[in-house]
Amino acid sequence: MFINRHLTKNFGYFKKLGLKGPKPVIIFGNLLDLLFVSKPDLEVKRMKQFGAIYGIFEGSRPIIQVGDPEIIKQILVEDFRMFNTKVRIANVGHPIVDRMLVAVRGKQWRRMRAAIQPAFTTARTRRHYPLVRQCVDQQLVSVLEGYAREGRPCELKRTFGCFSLSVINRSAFGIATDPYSQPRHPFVRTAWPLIVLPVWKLLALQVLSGRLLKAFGLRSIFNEKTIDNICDNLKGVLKAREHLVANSIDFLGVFMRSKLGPNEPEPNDDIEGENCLEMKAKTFDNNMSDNKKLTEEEILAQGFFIYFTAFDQISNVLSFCVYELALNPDAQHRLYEEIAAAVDADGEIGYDELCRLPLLDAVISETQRLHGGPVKYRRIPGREFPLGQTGIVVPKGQPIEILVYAIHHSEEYFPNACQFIPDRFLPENRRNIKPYTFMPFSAGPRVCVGMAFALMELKLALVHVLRRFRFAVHKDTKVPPIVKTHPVMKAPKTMYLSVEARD
Ligand code: HEM
Repeated sequence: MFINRHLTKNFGYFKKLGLKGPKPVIIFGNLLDLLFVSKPDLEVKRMKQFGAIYGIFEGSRPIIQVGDPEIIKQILVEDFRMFNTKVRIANVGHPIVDRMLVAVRGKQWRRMRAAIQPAFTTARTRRHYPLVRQCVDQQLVSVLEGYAREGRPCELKRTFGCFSLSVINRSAFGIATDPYSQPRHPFVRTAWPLIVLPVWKLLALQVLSGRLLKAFGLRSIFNEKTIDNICDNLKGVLKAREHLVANSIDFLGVFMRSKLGPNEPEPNDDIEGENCLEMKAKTFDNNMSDNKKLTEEEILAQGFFIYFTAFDQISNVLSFCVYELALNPDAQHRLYEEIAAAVDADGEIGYDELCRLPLLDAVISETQRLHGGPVKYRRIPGREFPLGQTGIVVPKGQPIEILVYAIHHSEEYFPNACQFIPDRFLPENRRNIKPYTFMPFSAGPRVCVGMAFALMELKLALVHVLRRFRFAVHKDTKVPPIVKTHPVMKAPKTMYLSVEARD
């Protein structure tokens, strides 16, 4: 009786605030719903049912859910200094996961972001362009040629996963890998187990106390053993390169230089550039912190996060994008025509021209709207926070989640929201999209630091793949696609398509 009262004591919390929400159950709160519906679908369903602001329970912990664009602007931009992010899903900490840029807050975040940002300037992204181009040919086009020649269906997540892994190993750590033929390479075999998260583990992380989790060796949504293996690999690279960091263009080289001292300004490091990728890279004042040094553990944490996110998110977007194009042959044909008209006689395209392909940009945006990465962004106010004009004052420390996936699927902002309609993102229509209803890379000062790099990689891969191959639905293609159980992201499980060479 006493235990029951203790475990349900918070359940009247949202009623007092005047907020609706799904009925919680003892111990699990609203987590059990995830056993029956995928996280993305659950978010869409709940926002339809309870409106743009409501409350849920993770175990007995209340979390406010926000899908109102004005309030989102307030949280992500206007009052961003008042908010901490915290991606920690578990009731326990992890020395590496808690030091990732995406997880830190306050002064620590400012210092670390200032140290990391120089790796992602436009000038650097341009220098990575030829490396990514090479990976497209060696890791993607050649593999797809094999599928087309043999008439076998292509599994997209694996194909694009091998490609995105080869790119990030090269661009982040200066390591050339061939994930298809070297599955046992230390920088290849560690990627796949990292993203496997069984439902029991997800529930345990959120329901068990920190003490119990430590006792069972559970500390993160990532596979703990694999985090150790990746960090051991990275330590090896750091050691081998101790005296060789001066000229390397890879991300690790920049992070290592920041360990030695403040980052020197780089020639042509125009954060505020003119073209579209550059505009998207424009975030905030790079010189906001004088002390830009990173500790070795912080370098490892950034290396780990970038390895994971660039491998997983890029391959997810590419898989969903090609999947949607196979389901929508008209859009695929129009995009092919746009690409064919833009490439030169050798089939090549420069960085600036790549940015000027409106349909390509629109297809990526629409894919991200329909299937985009993180389902919600979590923020925690460092002091009391008035929630827009609602009259609700959120107490200090009360987590708030921004319902990005649910907004992307709202009929109010995106008519026929479940359909793939790239034209809504064409330049002439884009102005109809209400600010803060489309945020696949988040928004405000904590916008994804790798956004320009990610867009360059996505576009370059799509141009050369779609120029050479036609994708179509196969008998093994599942519609709608089967997605993984994941607490943070929407990710495809397996996705088969047939692929045919164009010439
Ligand atoms: C399609 C690919 C990608 C998507 C959709 C994406 C999306 C995001 C989102 C939504 C956030 C903010 C999360 C939050 O505030 O809770 C974020 C942060 C971040 N992303 Fe990305 N990302 C992508 C690729 C990349 C790549 C390729 C890199 C690096 C190579 C990268 C590095 C980062 C970092 C370091 C942060 C933390 C920023 C901060 O907190 O200041 N991302 N990303």
